[in-house]
Amino acid sequence: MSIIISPSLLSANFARLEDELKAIDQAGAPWLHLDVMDGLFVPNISFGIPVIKAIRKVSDLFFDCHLMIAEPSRYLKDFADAGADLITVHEEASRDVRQTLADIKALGCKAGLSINPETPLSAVEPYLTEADLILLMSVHPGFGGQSFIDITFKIKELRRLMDEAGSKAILQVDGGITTDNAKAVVDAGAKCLVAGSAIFGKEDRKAALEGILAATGKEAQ
Ligand SMILES: O=C(CO)[C@@H](O)[C@H](O)COP(=O)(O)O
Ligand SMILES: [Fe+2]
Repeated sequence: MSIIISPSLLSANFARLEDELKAIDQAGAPWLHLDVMDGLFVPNISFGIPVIKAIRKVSDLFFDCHLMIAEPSRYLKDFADAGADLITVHEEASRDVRQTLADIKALGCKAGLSINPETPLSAVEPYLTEADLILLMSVHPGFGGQSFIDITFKIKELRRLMDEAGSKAILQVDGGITTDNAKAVVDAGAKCLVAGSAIFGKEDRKAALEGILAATGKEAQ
């Protein structure tokens, strides 16, 4: 199975976003993870629609938008218009998950569903065949650079549930990914790894990305 690394822009140098995007592109990453925070669902505010719209003009990367915002259904069209390719919403933040996933797809985007480390898998189980991606958080959402919470068992269990349901969704894991834990996370069943500080926190972004991929022992998609 090939692996997707999705570098999280949250840990990039915001004063040099275009250069950062080029570095990620040259490093061979196909995706860019965009963490949107509203200061309500999570205790932090990051960036939003105008920034995504601006960087869309200078990047062809697949925009993997992770919305950590309360009731994301209010802004789906804005994110789609700004250039999102994938919109992932939190189960904990959405009143009507099924409708929200359907609305994202109707806008022409891939639809993702995420849960926090303490949220049980039963929260995503009803949507395994409707979502294009299931995101398991391995840190409490809100900040980059936190330590990985060992959710290996949860990843394995989700993989089993997805296979059982015939789900073709991408299993993504986000938070605290490093060369030390990337293999365990992939071996447990993850297909896509988000990495922020482990890539943008290093001088050589390409070497950092390749190091994470090499640690998994898998090919890049
Ligand atoms: O969604 C989040 C945090 O809420 C993540 O996407 C982080 O931005 C990943 O950063 P690292 O943990 O890899 O530094
Ligand atoms: Fe994220």
